[in-house]
Amino acid sequence: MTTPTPVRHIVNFITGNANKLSEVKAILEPAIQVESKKLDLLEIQGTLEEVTLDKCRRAADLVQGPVLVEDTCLCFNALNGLPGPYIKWFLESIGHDGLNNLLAAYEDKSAKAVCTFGYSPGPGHEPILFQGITGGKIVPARGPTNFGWDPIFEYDGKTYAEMEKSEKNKISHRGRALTKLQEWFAREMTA
Ligand SMILES: O=P(O)(O)OP(=O)(O)OP(=O)(O)OC[C@H]1O[C@@H](n2cnc3c(O)ncnc32)[C@H](O)[C@@H]1O
Ligand SMILES: [Mg+2]
Repeated sequence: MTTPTPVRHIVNFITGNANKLSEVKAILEPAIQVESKKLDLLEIQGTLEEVTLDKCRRAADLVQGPVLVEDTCLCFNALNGLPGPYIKWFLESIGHDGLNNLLAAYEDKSAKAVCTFGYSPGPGHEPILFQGITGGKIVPARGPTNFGWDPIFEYDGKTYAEMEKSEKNKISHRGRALTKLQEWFAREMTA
Protein backbone atom coordinates (compact mmCIF):
# COMPACT_ATOMS: atom_id res chain seq x y z
CA MET A 1 0.00 0.00 0.00
CA THR A 2 1.33 3.48 -0.84
CA THR A 3 0.96 6.34 1.59
CA PRO A 4 -0.55 9.45 -0.03
CA THR A 5 1.94 12.27 -0.55
CA PRO A 6 0.90 15.29 1.54
CA VAL A 7 -0.44 18.08 -0.66
CA ARG A 8 1.36 21.39 -0.28
CA HIS A 9 -1.11 24.22 -0.29
CA ILE A 10 -0.37 27.72 -1.51
CA VAL A 11 -2.47 30.80 -0.74
CA ASN A 12 -2.20 34.24 -2.31
CA PHE A 13 -2.78 36.66 0.58
CA ILE A 14 -3.85 40.05 -0.73
CA THR A 15 -3.10 42.80 1.77
CA GLY A 16 -1.50 46.22 2.03
CA ASN A 17 -0.32 45.50 5.58
CA ALA A 18 3.20 44.04 6.04
CA ASN A 19 2.62 43.23 9.74
CA LYS A 20 -0.43 41.11 8.92
CA LEU A 21 1.56 39.31 6.26
CA SER A 22 4.40 38.42 8.60
CA GLU A 23 1.98 37.05 11.24
CA VAL A 24 0.07 35.02 8.65
CA LYS A 25 3.34 33.57 7.32
CA ALA A 26 4.57 32.75 10.84
CA ILE A 27 1.34 30.88 11.60
CA LEU A 28 0.64 29.06 8.33
CA GLU A 29 4.06 28.16 6.95
CA PRO A 30 5.46 25.66 6.15
CA ALA A 31 2.24 23.59 5.91
CA ILE A 32 0.54 26.27 3.82
CA GLN A 33 2.86 28.42 1.72
CA VAL A 34 1.90 32.10 1.74
CA GLU A 35 2.47 34.17 -1.36
CA SER A 36 1.33 37.74 -1.38
CA LYS A 37 0.31 40.65 -3.52
CA LYS A 38 0.32 44.11 -2.00
CA LEU A 39 -2.96 45.74 -3.00
CA ASP A 40 -5.01 48.26 -1.07
CA LEU A 41 -8.50 46.94 -1.66
CA LEU A 42 -11.53 49.16 -1.47
CA GLU A 43 -13.55 48.40 1.67
CA ILE A 44 -17.31 48.84 1.88
CA GLN A 45 -19.30 49.79 4.97
CA GLY A 46 -21.27 46.98 6.60
CA THR A 47 -21.07 44.09 9.02
CA LEU A 48 -17.71 42.41 9.60
CA GLU A 49 -18.80 39.54 7.35
CA GLU A 50 -20.08 41.80 4.54
CA VAL A 51 -16.83 43.79 4.51
CA THR A 52 -14.67 40.65 4.15
CA LEU A 53 -16.98 38.97 1.60
CA ASP A 54 -16.87 42.03 -0.64
CA LYS A 55 -13.10 42.49 -0.17
CA CYS A 56 -12.54 38.85 -1.11
CA ARG A 57 -14.73 38.95 -4.26
CA ARG A 58 -12.98 42.16 -5.32
CA ALA A 59 -9.52 40.61 -4.80
CA ALA A 60 -10.42 37.45 -6.77
CA ASP A 61 -11.66 39.60 -9.68
CA LEU A 62 -8.48 41.72 -9.61
CA VAL A 63 -5.99 38.85 -9.62
CA GLN A 64 -8.24 36.45 -11.60
CA GLY A 65 -7.38 33.56 -9.33
CA PRO A 66 -7.60 32.10 -5.81
CA VAL A 67 -7.12 34.63 -3.02
CA LEU A 68 -7.04 35.04 0.74
CA VAL A 69 -7.98 38.38 2.34
CA GLU A 70 -8.56 39.48 5.89
CA ASP A 71 -10.30 42.31 7.68
CA THR A 72 -9.56 43.20 11.29
CA CYS A 73 -11.93 45.02 13.64
CA LEU A 74 -11.54 46.36 17.14
CA CYS A 75 -14.91 46.49 18.87
CA PHE A 76 -15.44 48.40 22.13
CA ASN A 77 -18.21 46.75 24.14
CA ALA A 78 -19.28 50.04 25.79
CA LEU A 79 -19.79 51.50 22.29
CA ASN A 80 -21.84 48.56 21.00
CA GLY A 81 -19.00 47.31 18.83
CA LEU A 82 -17.65 50.58 17.42
CA PRO A 83 -15.14 51.51 16.01
CA GLY A 84 -15.33 47.92 14.64
CA PRO A 85 -14.37 47.81 10.93
CA TYR A 86 -13.56 51.55 11.03
CA ILE A 87 -10.70 51.12 13.53
CA LYS A 88 -8.04 51.92 10.91
CA TRP A 89 -9.42 55.42 10.36
CA PHE A 90 -10.02 56.03 14.07
CA LEU A 91 -6.44 54.96 14.84
CA GLU A 92 -5.00 57.17 12.10
CA SER A 93 -7.06 60.18 13.21
CA ILE A 94 -6.98 60.07 17.00
CA GLY A 95 -4.20 57.60 17.90
CA HIS A 96 -3.81 55.44 21.01
CA ASP A 97 -4.65 58.26 23.45
CA GLY A 98 -7.75 59.24 21.51
CA LEU A 99 -8.99 55.64 21.47
CA ASN A 100 -8.54 55.47 25.26
CA ASN A 101 -10.37 58.79 25.63
CA LEU A 102 -13.37 57.43 23.71
CA LEU A 103 -13.93 55.15 26.69
CA ALA A 104 -13.26 57.76 29.40
CA ALA A 105 -16.96 58.15 30.20
CA TYR A 106 -17.48 54.40 30.62
CA GLU A 107 -16.41 51.98 33.32
CA ASP A 108 -16.43 49.12 30.84
CA LYS A 109 -13.10 49.12 28.99
CA SER A 110 -13.58 45.65 27.50
CA ALA A 111 -13.10 45.10 23.78
CA LYS A 112 -13.03 42.35 21.19
CA ALA A 113 -10.41 41.95 18.50
CA VAL A 114 -12.06 40.25 15.54
CA CYS A 115 -10.31 38.87 12.51
CA THR A 116 -12.27 37.63 9.52
CA PHE A 117 -10.42 35.84 6.73
CA GLY A 118 -12.08 35.23 3.37
CA TYR A 119 -10.84 32.58 0.95
CA SER A 120 -12.05 32.44 -2.64
CA PRO A 121 -11.06 29.73 -5.14
CA GLY A 122 -11.43 32.36 -7.88
CA PRO A 123 -13.78 34.88 -9.56
CA GLY A 124 -17.45 33.91 -9.41
CA HIS A 125 -17.03 31.64 -6.36
CA GLU A 126 -18.64 32.52 -3.05
CA PRO A 127 -15.86 33.19 -0.48
CA ILE A 128 -15.58 31.05 2.64
CA LEU A 129 -15.11 32.92 5.93
CA PHE A 130 -13.00 32.02 8.98
CA GLN A 131 -13.42 34.24 12.04
CA GLY A 132 -11.39 34.47 15.23
CA ILE A 133 -12.21 36.59 18.29
CA THR A 134 -10.06 37.50 21.30
CA GLY A 135 -11.51 39.39 24.25
CA GLY A 136 -9.39 41.93 26.12
CA LYS A 137 -9.45 45.48 27.42
CA ILE A 138 -8.33 48.91 26.22
CA VAL A 139 -5.48 50.40 28.27
CA PRO A 140 -3.03 53.32 27.95
CA ALA A 141 -0.31 52.34 25.46
CA ARG A 142 2.43 49.94 26.65
CA GLY A 143 5.11 48.30 24.53
CA PRO A 144 6.54 48.80 21.02
CA THR A 145 4.41 50.82 18.65
CA ASN A 146 5.14 49.11 15.33
CA PHE A 147 1.80 47.38 14.74
CA GLY A 148 -1.51 49.25 14.86
CA TRP A 149 -3.37 49.16 18.17
CA ASP A 150 -1.22 46.36 19.70
CA PRO A 151 0.01 48.67 22.55
CA ILE A 152 -3.51 49.45 23.83
CA PHE A 153 -5.09 45.97 23.66
CA GLU A 154 -4.46 44.03 26.86
CA TYR A 155 -5.03 40.29 27.17
CA ASP A 156 -4.30 38.44 30.40
CA GLY A 157 -2.20 41.24 31.93
CA LYS A 158 -0.06 42.03 28.87
CA THR A 159 -0.71 44.19 25.84
CA TYR A 160 -0.30 42.49 22.47
CA ALA A 161 2.73 44.77 21.96
CA GLU A 162 4.37 43.45 25.16
CA MET A 163 4.08 39.83 24.03
CA GLU A 164 6.56 37.77 22.03
CA LYS A 165 5.23 37.31 18.51
CA SER A 166 4.74 33.57 19.07
CA GLU A 167 2.81 34.30 22.28
CA LYS A 168 0.50 36.76 20.50
CA ASN A 169 -0.07 34.39 17.58
CA LYS A 170 -1.19 31.60 19.95
CA ILE A 171 -4.05 33.56 21.47
CA SER A 172 -4.73 36.35 18.97
CA HIS A 173 -7.85 37.00 16.89
CA ARG A 174 -5.69 36.24 13.81
CA GLY A 175 -4.25 33.02 15.25
CA ARG A 176 -7.72 31.76 16.18
CA ALA A 177 -9.16 32.52 12.73
CA LEU A 178 -6.20 30.79 11.07
CA THR A 179 -6.68 27.65 13.18
CA LYS A 180 -10.13 27.35 11.55
CA LEU A 181 -8.63 27.97 8.11
CA GLN A 182 -5.93 25.31 8.69
CA GLU A 183 -8.59 22.79 9.76
CA TRP A 184 -10.67 23.58 6.65
CA PHE A 185 -7.67 23.24 4.32
CA ALA A 186 -6.65 19.96 5.93
CA ARG A 187 -10.22 18.61 5.49
CA GLU A 188 -11.20 19.99 2.08
CA MET A 189 -7.94 19.86 0.21
CA THR A 190 -7.08 16.25 1.03
CA ALA A 191 -10.62 14.88 0.51
O1 LIG B 1 -4.87 45.76 3.20
P1 LIG B 1 -5.54 45.29 4.45
O2 LIG B 1 -5.38 43.80 4.68
O3 LIG B 1 -6.98 45.74 4.52
O4 LIG B 1 -4.74 45.96 5.66
P2 LIG B 1 -5.19 47.20 6.57
O5 LIG B 1 -3.96 47.71 7.28
O6 LIG B 1 -5.98 48.18 5.75
O7 LIG B 1 -6.09 46.52 7.69
P3 LIG B 1 -7.68 46.56 7.97
O8 LIG B 1 -8.42 47.19 6.83
O9 LIG B 1 -8.06 45.18 8.39
O10 LIG B 1 -7.77 47.55 9.21
C1 LIG B 1 -7.43 47.12 10.48
C2 LIG B 1 -6.68 48.16 11.27
O11 LIG B 1 -6.24 47.51 12.46
C3 LIG B 1 -4.81 47.37 12.47
N1 LIG B 1 -4.52 45.97 12.84
C4 LIG B 1 -4.83 44.85 12.14
N2 LIG B 1 -4.45 43.75 12.81
C5 LIG B 1 -3.88 44.18 13.96
C6 LIG B 1 -3.27 43.52 15.05
O12 LIG B 1 -3.18 42.20 15.10
N3 LIG B 1 -2.77 44.28 16.02
C7 LIG B 1 -2.85 45.62 15.99
N4 LIG B 1 -3.38 46.32 14.99
C8 LIG B 1 -3.90 45.61 13.98
C9 LIG B 1 -4.33 47.70 11.07
O13 LIG B 1 -3.02 48.27 11.12
C10 LIG B 1 -5.40 48.71 10.61
O14 LIG B 1 -5.13 49.98 11.14
MG1 LIG C 1 -7.76 47.70 4.88
